[in-house]
Amino acid sequence: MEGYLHLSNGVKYKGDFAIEAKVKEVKGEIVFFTGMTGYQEVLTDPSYKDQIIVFTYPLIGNYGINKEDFESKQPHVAGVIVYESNSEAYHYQAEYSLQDYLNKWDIPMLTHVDTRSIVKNIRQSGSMPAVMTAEKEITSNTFSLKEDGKVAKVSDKNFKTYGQGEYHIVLVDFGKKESMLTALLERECKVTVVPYNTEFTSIKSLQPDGILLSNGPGDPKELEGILPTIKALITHYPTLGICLGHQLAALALGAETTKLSFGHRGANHPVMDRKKKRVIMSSQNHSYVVKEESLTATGCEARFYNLHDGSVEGLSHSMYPLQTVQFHPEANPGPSEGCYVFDEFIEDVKANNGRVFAYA
Ligand SMILES: NC(=O)CC[C@H](N)C(=O)O
Repeated sequence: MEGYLHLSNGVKYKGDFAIEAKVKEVKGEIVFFTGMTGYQEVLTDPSYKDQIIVFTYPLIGNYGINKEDFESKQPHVAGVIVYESNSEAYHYQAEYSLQDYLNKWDIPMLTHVDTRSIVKNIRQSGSMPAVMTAEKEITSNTFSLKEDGKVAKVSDKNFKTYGQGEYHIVLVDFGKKESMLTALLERECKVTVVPYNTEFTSIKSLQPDGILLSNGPGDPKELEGILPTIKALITHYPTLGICLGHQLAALALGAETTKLSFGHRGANHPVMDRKKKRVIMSSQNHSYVVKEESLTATGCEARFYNLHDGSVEGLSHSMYPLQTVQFHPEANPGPSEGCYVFDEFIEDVKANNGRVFAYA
């Protein structure tokens, strides 16, 4: 059945709804992902909550959906746009085809759209509200989006402990990817996942050896209310912040964030590590960035930066055992060249030896 993608800048594309039974109207911010594979991880990464995702690789779905690669229990995107989708899955691990999986979760997919043209449009106008619908014409008020409150929707509601390792890490869940938990469990950690708005005193009573501030959807500035807790965590425990966690750590220490025009979403973003003097390829998914010029007086230094646009990709601190990255060291999808960030965090945890420091 015919379907349309309407962008809020007035441009419209005609395509076909892939799943006849699931023709429904959805709206969301439109963003694009450039990796050739990894659609399962992208669909289930909570940071994509309510976004419409354009996959730029022209054939998506050929290896289906398996049991191994989920980043959370369900897909979070509002809608999917591809050039061509494979209606069958060709892989020994495949449990569902992509179409059946999206069908199960009531997520529409539009196919046979010129994805190259959409991406050029997003690159010119920036990521913007979009509507996927069977309607050829829509009114402009259809584009109004409610973008706040996404973290509360995807964060775990209860405390839960995993593993029995030597180092106890509290993972503050803003919409974590499963791979972050796995990366810690593989490094001799016991991990307690706590809801995003857990108070400092409750975290302290868990007697953590270190803190992981997770990734998550939306604008970091929306979480202003929890910045004092983040600051308290950073000034008492070795801390690693990833993506949204990195942005929140920066805001808590007085830095500023801003929104990129069309963000970074893909599996081959080159990042320079100034400390190691080497370039790594990284997995990315973000729209917001920390402004480098706002770091003065925070004690933070931009250790990592993006070689495409020079934006800040991670911070270190002159005094606190704090490390943050904007990219995804846990990979999934994409290269794991940056996984040494986890090793460095564990080194900090070991060196601190369970001490609760309290910097003024
Ligand atoms: N993956 C993430 O944690 C994304 C962080 C934030 N929501 C952004 O878009 O920049």
